[in-house]
Amino acid sequence: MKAVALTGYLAGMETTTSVVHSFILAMVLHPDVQARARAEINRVVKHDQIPSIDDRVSLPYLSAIFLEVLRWHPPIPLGIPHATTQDDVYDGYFIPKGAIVTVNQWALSRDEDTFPDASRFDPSRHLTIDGKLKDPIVNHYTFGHGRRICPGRWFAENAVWTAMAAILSVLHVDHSRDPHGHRIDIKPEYTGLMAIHPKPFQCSFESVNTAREEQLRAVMNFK
Ligand code: HEM
Repeated sequence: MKAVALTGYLAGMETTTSVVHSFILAMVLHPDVQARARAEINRVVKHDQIPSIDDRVSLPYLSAIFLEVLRWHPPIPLGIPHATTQDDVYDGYFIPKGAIVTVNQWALSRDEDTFPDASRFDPSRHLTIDGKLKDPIVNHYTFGHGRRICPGRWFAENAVWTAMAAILSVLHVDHSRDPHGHRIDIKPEYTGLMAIHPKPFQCSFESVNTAREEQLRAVMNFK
């Protein structure tokens, strides 16, 4: 039991925090996206309540941001290597038994045919013209493929979505300012080997809803 818990912790901790940090980075860099997501939350959720997982179907733009963060910077950009158990032929290529095979998630995320202007952070690419999610069931390649696909993906999805919803419903995320009030610019830089995460960056958080803030603090202090 301890070993299973440790595996879940190790596999889930770095990936999930990477996605949350990328989300905050994206919100600093794209105030228009942040404002649209907060407006959606304020339209759907009572002003003294934090969005819950039940609100998810009514908050497609927030879900689109989640999908776009996964695409923008997949936490494991070169996937997890696997070895073939027998000879195989794929698309005319012979793959011998024992060959190391990995799915290049970074290349998938930058495929211009699927994601035009792929380096741009644009949650709208996951929405239909009338604002619905193109694919309501998250089966993102970021979680791997086949038999060894990430078993924590549903948990991760709910946990990250809930964190994103709580952050945006309570806090305005912005650039930090220097002592003279000038904006401190940041650029998205990543570090790591197999799992990547944003390099530390400066930003500021300002509460925009005291009722929700109190509720969030109460939840965080709950023992
Ligand atoms: C956004 C967060 C996450 C991402 C992007 C992610 C991604 C991945 C990827 C790419 C793999 C390898 C799949 C393959 O081999 O094809 C994997 C495996 C795994 N993940 Fe996740 N993961 C996340 C969160 C979690 C969480 C929260 C847990 C546990 C609670 C978890 C548990 C695992 C385990 C146990 C494996 C190994 C599965 C196996 O080898 O059979 N992951 N994950």
